[in-house]
Amino acid sequence: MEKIIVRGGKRLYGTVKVEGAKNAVLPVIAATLLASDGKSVIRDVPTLSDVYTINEVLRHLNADVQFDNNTVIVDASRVLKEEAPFEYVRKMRASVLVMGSLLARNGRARVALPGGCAIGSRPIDQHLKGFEAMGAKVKVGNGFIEAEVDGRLQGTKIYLDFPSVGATENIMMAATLAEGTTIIENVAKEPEIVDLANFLNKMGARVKGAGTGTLRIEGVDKLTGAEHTIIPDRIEAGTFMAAAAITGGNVLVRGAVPEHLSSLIAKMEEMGVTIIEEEDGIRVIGPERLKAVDIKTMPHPGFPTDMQSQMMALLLCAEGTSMITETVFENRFMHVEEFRRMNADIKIEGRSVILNGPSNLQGAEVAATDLRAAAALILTGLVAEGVTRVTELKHLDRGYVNFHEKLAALGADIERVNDVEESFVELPKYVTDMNA
Ligand SMILES: CC(=O)N[C@H]1[C@@H](OP(=O)(O)OP(=O)(O)OC[C@H]2O[C@@H](n3ccc(=O)[nH]c3=O)[C@H](O)[C@@H]2O)O[C@H](CO)[C@@H](O)[C@@H]1O
Ligand SMILES: C=C(OP(=O)(O)O)C(=O)O
Repeated sequence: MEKIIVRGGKRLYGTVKVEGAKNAVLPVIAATLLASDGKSVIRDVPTLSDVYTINEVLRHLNADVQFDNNTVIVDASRVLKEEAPFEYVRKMRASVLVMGSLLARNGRARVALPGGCAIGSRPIDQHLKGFEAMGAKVKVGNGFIEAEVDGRLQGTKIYLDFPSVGATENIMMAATLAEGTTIIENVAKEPEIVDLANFLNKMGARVKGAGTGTLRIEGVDKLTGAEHTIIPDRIEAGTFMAAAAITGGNVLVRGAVPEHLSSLIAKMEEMGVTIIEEEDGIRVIGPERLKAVDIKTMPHPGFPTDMQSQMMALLLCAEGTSMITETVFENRFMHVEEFRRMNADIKIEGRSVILNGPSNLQGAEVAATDLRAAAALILTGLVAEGVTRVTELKHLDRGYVNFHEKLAALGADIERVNDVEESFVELPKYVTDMNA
Protein backbone atom coordinates (compact mmCIF):
# COMPACT_ATOMS: atom_id res chain seq x y z
CA MET A 1 0.00 0.00 0.00
CA GLU A 2 1.28 3.47 -0.84
CA LYS A 3 1.81 5.84 2.08
CA ILE A 4 3.21 9.24 2.79
CA ILE A 5 5.39 9.20 5.86
CA VAL A 6 6.09 12.44 7.70
CA ARG A 7 8.25 13.09 10.72
CA GLY A 8 7.08 16.23 12.44
CA GLY A 9 9.15 19.12 13.71
CA LYS A 10 10.76 20.81 10.70
CA ARG A 11 10.06 24.46 9.82
CA LEU A 12 9.58 25.06 6.10
CA TYR A 13 11.73 27.57 4.18
CA GLY A 14 12.13 28.45 0.53
CA THR A 15 9.99 28.85 -2.58
CA VAL A 16 7.30 26.60 -3.99
CA LYS A 17 5.66 27.01 -7.39
CA VAL A 18 1.91 26.66 -7.85
CA GLU A 19 0.47 24.53 -10.70
CA GLY A 20 -2.45 25.40 -12.98
CA ALA A 21 -5.81 25.09 -11.20
CA LYS A 22 -7.52 21.69 -11.25
CA ASN A 23 -10.95 23.27 -10.93
CA ALA A 24 -10.28 25.59 -13.87
CA VAL A 25 -8.70 23.08 -16.21
CA LEU A 26 -11.47 20.46 -15.95
CA PRO A 27 -14.28 22.73 -17.25
CA VAL A 28 -11.94 24.31 -19.82
CA ILE A 29 -11.10 20.86 -21.24
CA ALA A 30 -14.84 20.02 -21.26
CA ALA A 31 -15.44 23.30 -23.15
CA THR A 32 -13.02 22.33 -25.94
CA LEU A 33 -15.78 19.93 -27.12
CA LEU A 34 -17.75 22.99 -28.27
CA ALA A 35 -15.26 23.70 -31.08
CA SER A 36 -16.44 22.11 -34.31
CA ASP A 37 -13.41 23.60 -36.02
CA GLY A 38 -9.72 24.09 -35.11
CA LYS A 39 -7.61 22.81 -32.25
CA SER A 40 -7.60 24.10 -28.67
CA VAL A 41 -4.24 24.45 -26.94
CA ILE A 42 -4.44 24.61 -23.14
CA ARG A 43 -1.25 25.48 -21.21
CA ASP A 44 -0.15 25.15 -17.57
CA VAL A 45 -2.17 21.97 -17.21
CA PRO A 46 -1.24 20.07 -14.02
CA THR A 47 -0.40 16.35 -14.30
CA LEU A 48 -3.23 15.27 -11.98
CA SER A 49 -5.19 12.03 -12.17
CA ASP A 50 -8.38 14.10 -12.73
CA VAL A 51 -6.83 15.64 -15.86
CA TYR A 52 -5.99 12.17 -17.23
CA THR A 53 -9.60 11.14 -16.50
CA ILE A 54 -11.21 14.11 -18.30
CA ASN A 55 -8.84 13.52 -21.25
CA GLU A 56 -10.02 9.89 -21.35
CA VAL A 57 -13.64 11.04 -21.33
CA LEU A 58 -12.95 13.30 -24.34
CA ARG A 59 -11.15 10.52 -26.21
CA HIS A 60 -14.10 8.22 -25.53
CA LEU A 61 -16.34 10.90 -27.05
CA ASN A 62 -14.19 10.76 -30.23
CA ALA A 63 -12.08 13.89 -29.69
CA ASP A 64 -8.35 13.71 -30.36
CA VAL A 65 -6.46 14.65 -27.17
CA GLN A 66 -2.71 14.99 -26.61
CA PHE A 67 -1.13 15.79 -23.25
CA ASP A 68 2.58 16.65 -23.07
CA ASN A 69 4.71 19.23 -21.27
CA ASN A 70 1.76 20.53 -19.26
CA THR A 71 -0.10 21.30 -22.51
CA VAL A 72 -3.33 19.68 -23.62
CA ILE A 73 -4.20 19.87 -27.32
CA VAL A 74 -7.75 18.93 -28.28
CA ASP A 75 -9.19 18.48 -31.75
CA ALA A 76 -12.94 17.97 -31.34
CA SER A 77 -13.83 18.62 -34.98
CA ARG A 78 -14.92 15.02 -35.72
CA VAL A 79 -18.50 13.88 -35.10
CA LEU A 80 -18.77 13.37 -31.35
CA LYS A 81 -20.31 10.44 -29.51
CA GLU A 82 -22.86 11.33 -26.88
CA GLU A 83 -22.24 9.11 -23.86
CA ALA A 84 -19.96 9.52 -20.82
CA PRO A 85 -20.14 6.11 -19.08
CA PHE A 86 -20.09 5.37 -15.35
CA GLU A 87 -16.46 4.16 -15.32
CA TYR A 88 -15.33 7.79 -15.83
CA VAL A 89 -18.01 9.57 -13.80
CA ARG A 90 -17.35 7.22 -10.86
CA LYS A 91 -13.66 8.19 -10.89
CA MET A 92 -14.41 11.89 -11.11
CA ARG A 93 -17.71 13.71 -10.68
CA ALA A 94 -16.51 16.61 -12.84
CA SER A 95 -16.99 14.29 -15.87
CA VAL A 96 -20.58 15.56 -15.75
CA LEU A 97 -19.24 18.88 -17.09
CA VAL A 98 -19.15 17.46 -20.63
CA MET A 99 -22.95 17.43 -20.62
CA GLY A 100 -23.51 21.12 -21.48
CA SER A 101 -20.99 21.05 -24.34
CA LEU A 102 -22.34 17.79 -25.79
CA LEU A 103 -25.93 18.92 -25.62
CA ALA A 104 -25.13 22.23 -27.33
CA ARG A 105 -22.95 20.62 -30.00
CA ASN A 106 -24.90 17.37 -30.65
CA GLY A 107 -28.41 18.15 -29.43
CA ARG A 108 -28.10 15.04 -27.27
CA ALA A 109 -26.04 13.91 -24.26
CA ARG A 110 -26.10 10.80 -22.11
CA VAL A 111 -24.04 10.94 -18.93
CA ALA A 112 -23.92 8.45 -16.04
CA LEU A 113 -25.48 9.81 -12.84
CA PRO A 114 -22.62 10.96 -10.63
CA GLY A 115 -24.04 9.87 -7.25
CA GLY A 116 -22.69 11.08 -3.92
CA CYS A 117 -19.15 11.09 -2.58
CA ALA A 118 -17.28 11.43 0.71
CA ILE A 119 -18.16 15.12 1.10
CA GLY A 120 -21.90 14.97 0.47
CA SER A 121 -24.76 13.82 -1.74
CA ARG A 122 -23.95 16.41 -4.45
CA PRO A 123 -27.08 16.42 -6.64
CA ILE A 124 -27.02 18.04 -10.12
CA ASP A 125 -30.63 19.26 -10.20
CA GLN A 126 -29.55 22.87 -10.91
CA HIS A 127 -27.56 21.80 -14.00
CA LEU A 128 -30.63 19.91 -15.30
CA LYS A 129 -33.01 22.75 -14.46
CA GLY A 130 -30.89 25.02 -16.67
CA PHE A 131 -30.87 22.59 -19.62
CA GLU A 132 -34.64 22.14 -19.34
CA ALA A 133 -35.21 25.90 -19.26
CA MET A 134 -33.28 26.10 -22.53
CA GLY A 135 -35.68 23.62 -24.12
CA ALA A 136 -34.00 20.26 -23.51
CA LYS A 137 -36.00 17.20 -22.47
CA VAL A 138 -34.22 15.59 -19.56
CA LYS A 139 -34.80 11.99 -18.51
CA VAL A 140 -33.18 10.19 -15.61
CA GLY A 141 -33.23 6.39 -15.57
CA ASN A 142 -31.07 3.25 -15.43
CA GLY A 143 -28.26 5.21 -13.82
CA PHE A 144 -28.04 7.72 -16.67
CA ILE A 145 -29.19 11.26 -17.39
CA GLU A 146 -30.31 11.79 -20.95
CA ALA A 147 -30.87 15.25 -22.35
CA GLU A 148 -32.13 15.94 -25.82
CA VAL A 149 -33.25 18.99 -27.78
CA ASP A 150 -35.01 19.36 -31.11
CA GLY A 151 -32.87 21.78 -33.11
CA ARG A 152 -30.91 24.30 -31.03
CA LEU A 153 -31.13 25.14 -27.34
CA GLN A 154 -33.06 28.37 -26.79
CA GLY A 155 -31.74 31.35 -24.85
CA THR A 156 -33.76 32.11 -21.71
CA LYS A 157 -33.60 33.42 -18.13
CA ILE A 158 -32.44 30.99 -15.42
CA TYR A 159 -32.22 31.58 -11.68
CA LEU A 160 -30.00 29.17 -9.72
CA ASP A 161 -31.29 28.25 -6.24
CA PHE A 162 -27.66 28.14 -5.05
CA PRO A 163 -24.57 29.61 -6.77
CA SER A 164 -23.35 26.15 -7.82
CA VAL A 165 -19.96 26.18 -9.53
CA GLY A 166 -20.67 23.15 -11.72
CA ALA A 167 -24.19 24.25 -12.70
CA THR A 168 -22.92 27.73 -13.64
CA GLU A 169 -20.21 26.16 -15.81
CA ASN A 170 -22.41 23.53 -17.45
CA ILE A 171 -25.22 25.97 -18.29
CA MET A 172 -22.77 28.65 -19.46
CA MET A 173 -21.15 26.16 -21.87
CA ALA A 174 -24.55 25.02 -23.20
CA ALA A 175 -25.72 28.62 -23.67
CA THR A 176 -22.76 29.62 -25.88
CA LEU A 177 -24.31 27.79 -28.87
CA ALA A 178 -27.99 28.45 -28.00
CA GLU A 179 -30.27 30.53 -30.17
CA GLY A 180 -30.69 33.97 -28.55
CA THR A 181 -29.56 35.31 -25.21
CA THR A 182 -29.36 33.41 -21.92
CA ILE A 183 -29.28 35.25 -18.62
CA ILE A 184 -28.26 33.20 -15.58
CA GLU A 185 -28.82 34.76 -12.17
CA ASN A 186 -27.34 33.88 -8.79
CA VAL A 187 -24.34 32.27 -10.48
CA ALA A 188 -21.05 31.26 -8.87
CA LYS A 189 -18.35 33.97 -8.87
CA GLU A 190 -15.28 31.77 -8.40
CA PRO A 191 -12.08 32.69 -10.31
CA GLU A 192 -12.46 29.38 -12.19
CA ILE A 193 -15.77 30.66 -13.64
CA VAL A 194 -13.96 33.74 -14.94
CA ASP A 195 -11.22 31.55 -16.44
CA LEU A 196 -13.80 29.41 -18.25
CA ALA A 197 -15.65 32.48 -19.57
CA ASN A 198 -12.34 33.94 -20.84
CA PHE A 199 -11.59 30.70 -22.68
CA LEU A 200 -15.10 30.52 -24.18
CA ASN A 201 -14.79 34.11 -25.40
CA LYS A 202 -11.45 33.26 -27.06
CA MET A 203 -13.33 30.46 -28.88
CA GLY A 204 -15.78 33.04 -30.25
CA ALA A 205 -18.46 32.94 -27.54
CA ARG A 206 -20.12 36.06 -26.13
CA VAL A 207 -20.15 35.70 -22.36
CA LYS A 208 -20.42 38.77 -20.15
CA GLY A 209 -20.57 39.21 -16.38
CA ALA A 210 -18.23 36.41 -15.25
CA GLY A 211 -17.16 37.07 -11.66
CA THR A 212 -20.47 38.84 -10.88
CA GLY A 213 -23.78 37.31 -9.79
CA THR A 214 -25.33 37.44 -13.29
CA LEU A 215 -24.09 35.98 -16.57
CA ARG A 216 -25.34 37.14 -19.95
CA ILE A 217 -24.54 34.85 -22.85
CA GLU A 218 -25.44 35.70 -26.44
CA GLY A 219 -25.55 32.46 -28.40
CA VAL A 220 -23.40 32.12 -31.54
CA ASP A 221 -23.64 29.63 -34.45
CA LYS A 222 -20.23 28.09 -34.09
CA LEU A 223 -17.13 28.01 -31.87
CA THR A 224 -13.51 27.47 -32.90
CA GLY A 225 -10.54 25.99 -30.99
CA ALA A 226 -8.47 28.57 -29.06
CA GLU A 227 -5.30 28.91 -26.97
CA HIS A 228 -5.49 29.47 -23.26
CA THR A 229 -3.28 29.41 -20.15
CA ILE A 230 -4.94 28.10 -16.99
CA ILE A 231 -4.96 30.31 -13.85
CA PRO A 232 -2.82 29.26 -10.86
CA ASP A 233 -4.44 26.85 -8.39
CA ARG A 234 -5.62 28.97 -5.44
CA ILE A 235 -6.32 25.88 -3.32
CA GLU A 236 -2.88 24.36 -3.88
CA ALA A 237 -1.45 27.83 -3.10
CA GLY A 238 -3.57 28.04 0.06
CA THR A 239 -2.42 24.59 1.12
CA PHE A 240 1.26 25.62 0.91
CA MET A 241 0.44 28.87 2.72
CA ALA A 242 -1.02 26.72 5.50
CA ALA A 243 2.10 24.51 5.47
CA ALA A 244 4.33 27.56 6.00
CA ALA A 245 2.07 28.93 8.75
CA ILE A 246 1.66 25.67 10.67
CA THR A 247 5.41 25.03 10.85
CA GLY A 248 6.31 28.62 11.77
CA GLY A 249 8.29 28.77 8.52
CA ASN A 250 8.92 31.37 5.82
CA VAL A 251 7.80 30.35 2.33
CA LEU A 252 7.22 32.22 -0.92
CA VAL A 253 4.26 30.63 -2.73
CA ARG A 254 5.16 31.58 -6.29
CA GLY A 255 2.26 32.18 -8.66
CA ALA A 256 -0.33 32.61 -5.89
CA VAL A 257 -2.80 35.39 -6.83
CA PRO A 258 -3.73 37.53 -3.77
CA GLU A 259 -7.13 38.58 -5.23
CA HIS A 260 -8.12 34.90 -5.46
CA LEU A 261 -7.17 34.30 -1.84
CA SER A 262 -8.55 37.32 0.05
CA SER A 263 -10.70 35.38 2.54
CA LEU A 264 -7.85 33.00 3.37
CA ILE A 265 -5.33 35.84 3.71
CA ALA A 266 -7.72 37.72 6.05
CA LYS A 267 -8.19 34.65 8.29
CA MET A 268 -4.49 33.83 8.37
CA GLU A 269 -3.66 37.42 9.35
CA GLU A 270 -6.26 37.20 12.13
CA MET A 271 -4.41 34.10 13.31
CA GLY A 272 -1.16 36.07 13.58
CA VAL A 273 0.43 34.89 10.32
CA THR A 274 2.47 37.46 8.37
CA ILE A 275 1.43 37.67 4.72
CA ILE A 276 3.49 39.70 2.27
CA GLU A 277 2.38 40.23 -1.32
CA GLU A 278 5.50 40.03 -3.48
CA GLU A 279 5.85 40.58 -7.21
CA ASP A 280 5.69 36.92 -8.12
CA GLY A 281 3.60 35.47 -5.31
CA ILE A 282 2.68 35.49 -1.62
CA ARG A 283 5.21 35.16 1.18
CA VAL A 284 3.92 33.50 4.36
CA ILE A 285 5.73 33.74 7.68
CA GLY A 286 4.31 31.64 10.49
CA PRO A 287 4.23 33.04 14.05
CA GLU A 288 5.54 31.27 17.15
CA ARG A 289 1.92 30.96 18.32
CA LEU A 290 -1.21 30.86 16.16
CA LYS A 291 -4.41 32.50 17.45
CA ALA A 292 -7.83 30.78 17.39
CA VAL A 293 -10.43 32.13 14.91
CA ASP A 294 -13.89 31.17 13.66
CA ILE A 295 -14.43 30.20 10.02
CA LYS A 296 -17.55 29.71 7.94
CA THR A 297 -17.27 28.27 4.44
CA MET A 298 -19.27 30.11 1.76
CA PRO A 299 -19.37 30.42 -2.03
CA HIS A 300 -16.69 32.78 -3.42
CA PRO A 301 -15.65 35.40 -2.30
CA GLY A 302 -16.45 33.70 1.03
CA PHE A 303 -14.07 31.25 2.67
CA PRO A 304 -13.57 28.25 0.31
CA THR A 305 -14.80 24.83 1.45
CA ASP A 306 -11.78 23.35 -0.36
CA MET A 307 -9.53 24.99 2.29
CA GLN A 308 -11.67 23.92 5.26
CA SER A 309 -9.73 20.79 6.27
CA GLN A 310 -6.31 22.44 5.82
CA MET A 311 -7.47 25.32 8.07
CA MET A 312 -8.68 22.75 10.57
CA ALA A 313 -5.10 21.41 10.72
CA LEU A 314 -3.87 24.95 11.38
CA LEU A 315 -6.48 25.66 14.04
CA LEU A 316 -5.55 22.48 15.91
CA CYS A 317 -2.28 24.28 16.64
CA ALA A 318 -3.86 27.62 17.59
CA GLU A 319 -4.27 28.80 21.14
CA GLY A 320 -7.89 28.99 22.27
CA THR A 321 -11.26 27.77 21.03
CA SER A 322 -12.10 27.91 17.31
CA MET A 323 -15.25 27.03 15.43
CA ILE A 324 -15.46 25.95 11.78
CA THR A 325 -18.90 25.95 10.15
CA GLU A 326 -19.35 24.16 6.81
CA THR A 327 -22.25 25.60 4.81
CA VAL A 328 -21.39 24.41 1.27
CA PHE A 329 -21.35 20.61 1.71
CA GLU A 330 -23.45 18.79 4.29
CA ASN A 331 -20.87 16.12 5.11
CA ARG A 332 -17.38 17.51 4.77
CA PHE A 333 -16.10 16.52 8.21
CA MET A 334 -14.97 12.94 7.53
CA HIS A 335 -11.38 13.96 8.35
CA VAL A 336 -12.32 14.87 11.94
CA GLU A 337 -12.10 11.22 13.06
CA GLU A 338 -8.66 10.93 11.49
CA PHE A 339 -7.48 14.07 13.31
CA ARG A 340 -8.74 12.47 16.51
CA ARG A 341 -6.43 9.53 15.86
CA MET A 342 -3.67 12.15 16.05
CA ASN A 343 -4.92 13.22 19.50
CA ALA A 344 -6.81 16.30 18.29
CA ASP A 345 -9.21 17.93 20.77
CA ILE A 346 -12.09 18.40 18.37
CA LYS A 347 -15.81 17.71 18.29
CA ILE A 348 -18.60 17.95 15.71
CA GLU A 349 -21.78 19.86 16.58
CA GLY A 350 -24.20 19.75 13.65
CA ARG A 351 -22.61 21.61 10.76
CA SER A 352 -19.84 23.00 12.97
CA VAL A 353 -16.65 21.70 14.51
CA ILE A 354 -15.30 23.02 17.81
CA LEU A 355 -11.55 22.86 18.36
CA ASN A 356 -9.76 23.45 21.66
CA GLY A 357 -6.20 24.29 20.89
CA PRO A 358 -3.43 23.80 20.87
CA SER A 359 -3.82 20.03 20.66
CA ASN A 360 -0.90 17.89 21.68
CA LEU A 361 -0.69 16.29 18.24
CA GLN A 362 0.83 12.84 17.92
CA GLY A 363 1.84 10.95 14.78
CA ALA A 364 -0.45 8.06 13.82
CA GLU A 365 -1.51 5.99 10.82
CA VAL A 366 -4.41 7.89 9.21
CA ALA A 367 -6.45 7.51 6.02
CA ALA A 368 -7.30 10.34 3.64
CA THR A 369 -11.07 10.63 3.16
CA ASP A 370 -10.94 13.13 0.26
CA LEU A 371 -8.26 15.09 -1.56
CA ARG A 372 -8.17 18.10 0.77
CA ALA A 373 -8.30 15.83 3.84
CA ALA A 374 -5.21 14.07 2.45
CA ALA A 375 -3.34 17.39 2.33
CA ALA A 376 -4.63 18.43 5.77
CA LEU A 377 -3.47 15.19 7.42
CA ILE A 378 -0.02 15.64 5.88
CA LEU A 379 0.08 19.25 7.19
CA THR A 380 -0.78 17.95 10.66
CA GLY A 381 1.98 15.37 10.33
CA LEU A 382 4.46 18.22 9.77
CA VAL A 383 3.97 19.35 13.38
CA ALA A 384 2.86 16.19 15.19
CA GLU A 385 5.23 14.46 17.56
CA GLY A 386 6.69 11.34 15.95
CA VAL A 387 5.79 9.68 12.68
CA THR A 388 2.54 10.11 10.72
CA ARG A 389 1.61 7.71 7.94
CA VAL A 390 -1.11 8.83 5.53
CA THR A 391 -2.82 6.23 3.31
CA GLU A 392 -5.48 6.40 0.53
CA LEU A 393 -3.24 8.59 -1.60
CA LYS A 394 -5.45 8.22 -4.68
CA HIS A 395 -7.37 11.19 -3.25
CA LEU A 396 -4.22 13.31 -2.96
CA ASP A 397 -3.23 12.54 -6.56
CA ARG A 398 -6.55 13.97 -7.82
CA GLY A 399 -5.57 17.45 -6.64
CA TYR A 400 -1.84 17.79 -5.92
CA VAL A 401 1.19 17.27 -8.18
CA ASN A 402 4.31 15.93 -6.36
CA PHE A 403 2.98 17.17 -3.02
CA HIS A 404 5.53 15.35 -0.85
CA GLU A 405 8.43 16.34 -3.14
CA LYS A 406 7.45 20.00 -2.97
CA LEU A 407 7.25 19.82 0.85
CA ALA A 408 10.58 17.96 1.02
CA ALA A 409 12.20 20.71 -1.10
CA LEU A 410 11.02 23.19 1.57
CA GLY A 411 12.73 21.13 4.28
CA ALA A 412 10.01 18.72 5.44
CA ASP A 413 11.05 15.25 6.57
CA ILE A 414 8.68 13.38 4.27
CA GLU A 415 8.68 10.52 1.81
CA ARG A 416 6.26 8.45 -0.22
CA VAL A 417 6.73 4.72 -0.11
CA ASN A 418 5.12 1.42 -0.91
CA ASP A 419 4.63 -0.52 2.32
CA VAL A 420 7.40 -2.96 1.51
CA GLU A 421 9.85 -0.14 0.83
CA GLU A 422 9.16 1.75 4.03
CA SER A 423 12.52 2.98 5.33
CA PHE A 424 11.30 4.68 8.51
CA VAL A 425 11.62 1.63 10.72
CA GLU A 426 11.46 2.78 14.33
CA LEU A 427 14.64 1.41 15.86
CA PRO A 428 14.89 0.73 19.60
CA LYS A 429 16.64 3.54 21.50
CA TYR A 430 19.73 1.42 22.39
CA VAL A 431 20.37 0.91 18.63
CA THR A 432 20.07 4.64 17.82
CA ASP A 433 22.32 5.43 20.82
CA MET A 434 24.88 2.95 19.51
CA ASN A 435 24.79 4.58 16.08
CA ALA A 436 25.07 8.12 17.46
C1 LIG B 1 -14.37 20.33 -10.15
C2 LIG B 1 -14.76 21.47 -9.28
O1 LIG B 1 -14.73 22.62 -9.70
N1 LIG B 1 -15.09 21.18 -8.02
C3 LIG B 1 -15.44 22.25 -7.12
C4 LIG B 1 -16.89 22.63 -7.33
O2 LIG B 1 -17.67 21.45 -7.15
P1 LIG B 1 -19.21 21.45 -7.60
O3 LIG B 1 -19.32 22.20 -8.87
O4 LIG B 1 -19.67 20.04 -7.55
O5 LIG B 1 -19.86 22.26 -6.42
P2 LIG B 1 -21.21 23.10 -6.41
O6 LIG B 1 -20.89 24.53 -6.26
O7 LIG B 1 -22.03 22.69 -7.56
O8 LIG B 1 -21.90 22.54 -5.09
C5 LIG B 1 -22.13 23.34 -3.96
C6 LIG B 1 -23.34 22.85 -3.21
O9 LIG B 1 -24.48 22.94 -4.04
C7 LIG B 1 -25.16 21.71 -4.09
N2 LIG B 1 -25.74 21.54 -5.44
C8 LIG B 1 -24.95 21.72 -6.52
C9 LIG B 1 -25.47 21.56 -7.79
C10 LIG B 1 -26.83 21.20 -7.94
O10 LIG B 1 -27.36 21.04 -9.05
N3 LIG B 1 -27.59 21.04 -6.81
C11 LIG B 1 -27.07 21.18 -5.56
O11 LIG B 1 -27.77 21.02 -4.57
C12 LIG B 1 -24.08 20.68 -3.80
O12 LIG B 1 -24.61 19.46 -3.33
C13 LIG B 1 -23.24 21.39 -2.76
O13 LIG B 1 -23.82 21.25 -1.50
O14 LIG B 1 -17.25 23.64 -6.40
C14 LIG B 1 -17.17 23.23 -5.02
C15 LIG B 1 -17.67 24.39 -4.16
O15 LIG B 1 -16.81 25.44 -4.22
C16 LIG B 1 -15.73 22.82 -4.71
O16 LIG B 1 -15.68 22.28 -3.41
C17 LIG B 1 -15.22 21.78 -5.69
O17 LIG B 1 -13.83 21.61 -5.51
C1 LIG C 1 -14.06 18.71 -3.77
C2 LIG C 1 -13.11 18.94 -4.66
O1 LIG C 1 -13.14 18.53 -5.96
P1 LIG C 1 -14.26 17.71 -6.75
O2 LIG C 1 -15.41 18.62 -6.94
O3 LIG C 1 -13.58 17.42 -8.05
O4 LIG C 1 -14.58 16.48 -5.94
C3 LIG C 1 -11.89 19.71 -4.32
O5 LIG C 1 -11.16 20.11 -5.26
O6 LIG C 1 -11.62 19.92 -3.13
